[in-house]
Amino acid sequence: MRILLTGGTGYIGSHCAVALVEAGHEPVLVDNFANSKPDVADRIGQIVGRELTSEEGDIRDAAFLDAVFAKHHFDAVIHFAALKDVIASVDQPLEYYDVNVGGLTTLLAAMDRADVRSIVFSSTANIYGEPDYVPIDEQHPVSARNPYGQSKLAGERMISDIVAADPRWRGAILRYFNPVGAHETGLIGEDPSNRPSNLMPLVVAAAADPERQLSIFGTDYPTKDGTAERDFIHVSDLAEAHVAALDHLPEGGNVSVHNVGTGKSTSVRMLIHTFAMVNAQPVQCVEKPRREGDIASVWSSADKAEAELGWRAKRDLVEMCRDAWNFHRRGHGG
Ligand SMILES: NC(=O)c1ccc[n+]([C@@H]2O[C@H](COP(=O)([O-])OP(=O)(O)OC[C@H]3O[C@@H](n4cnc5c(N)ncnc54)[C@H](O)[C@@H]3O)[C@@H](O)[C@H]2O)c1
Ligand SMILES: O=c1ccn([C@@H]2O[C@H](COP(=O)(O)OP(=O)(O)O[C@H]3O[C@H](CO)[C@H](O)[C@H](O)[C@H]3O)[C@@H](O)[C@H]2O)c(=O)[nH]1
Repeated sequence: MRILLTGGTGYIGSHCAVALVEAGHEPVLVDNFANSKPDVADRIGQIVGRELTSEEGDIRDAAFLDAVFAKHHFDAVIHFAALKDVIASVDQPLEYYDVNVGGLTTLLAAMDRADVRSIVFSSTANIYGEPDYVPIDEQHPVSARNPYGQSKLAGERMISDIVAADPRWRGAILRYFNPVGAHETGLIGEDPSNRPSNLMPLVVAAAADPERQLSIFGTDYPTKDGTAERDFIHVSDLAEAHVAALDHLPEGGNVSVHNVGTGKSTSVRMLIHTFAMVNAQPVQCVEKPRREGDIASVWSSADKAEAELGWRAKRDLVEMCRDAWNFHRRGHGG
């Protein structure tokens, strides 16, 4: 299939491009480089052994999208392009709604004009809020607590409404847990400067600079070691879930919803310890109070994705930590 990847040079989009080529699909990358660099397309090309098509432009630009759809004959769209910083979304809600909701509306309208009505949508476990129970399954109530989460929930609902109104549409919604790591070649990954508040990039930064201390936010959580627990998932596993979702798009007029996590929880301390052991790199830490708004413990039920998409995460915490550090050492990871 020929697939349009919006946000295709971003962190998850770039890994998805690799997974799609490996599965025999033909991705075309669209990005405005708001949070990525054009040379990512070349690095994806190095991994897969051939050049990829990349188009520079904004998903809010209808004329640009019409031109892209006219030039390539797509079978489906995987929509990654969005703004994703929760804290920034509280300060700049208009910008977040403009890109994440307005951009999606413009994209869906362009798809309709081009007769391309299959979409895979990047959603987030953020919309589950404070869990009522763990592991979180797809039936868990949703309650977005910030403009970023609201924008993703709005995206899910917009797609569901459009698909319900017209049986020519098909949608697959993927709710990601905590993506970390990088491609095993170290050629693509996530620039830590793009994710200033997330744990793994800060572990890498602390390992790279002995003068720097990593803050552990909260050591008094009701968890095994007192630190918070998350479902960290290797970005290459997450990428492969998109290939599975494409292969299992629901019948026309339907939307599928799947969590994309490992089904396992890992504590903050466990991640830091594993990183230090695997990479033989000390990480200086300092214990701090809980970070405001943080959840103690959250992880996914991975059963529905396995049963319906035939997908399950294959890579473990050791690989996540090894690949995150390897990306840094190769000189691409800050
Ligand atoms: N990384 C995470 O922790 C995480 C978790 C859950 C969901 N998500 C979602 O997954 C998707 C991909 O996330 P990511 O981590 O790869 O982020 P990213 O910022 O690395 O990638 C997004 C890409 O979209 C591009 N982009 C932004 N606005 C655009 C616009 N108006 N037009 C065209 N391109 C635009 C950016 O330049 C970037 O390359 C996002 O929708 C995000 O909300 C990410
Ligand atoms: O320097 C740090 C950074 C993080 N943490 C802890 O590590 C855990 C994971 O933090 P992340 O920021 O990596 O991930 P979160 O699950 O807290 O955040 C995720 O969920 C958020 C909403 O809750 C946003 O959606 C965010 O973008 C997404 O990565 C949290 O307990 C956090 O307090 C530290 O101890 N020290």
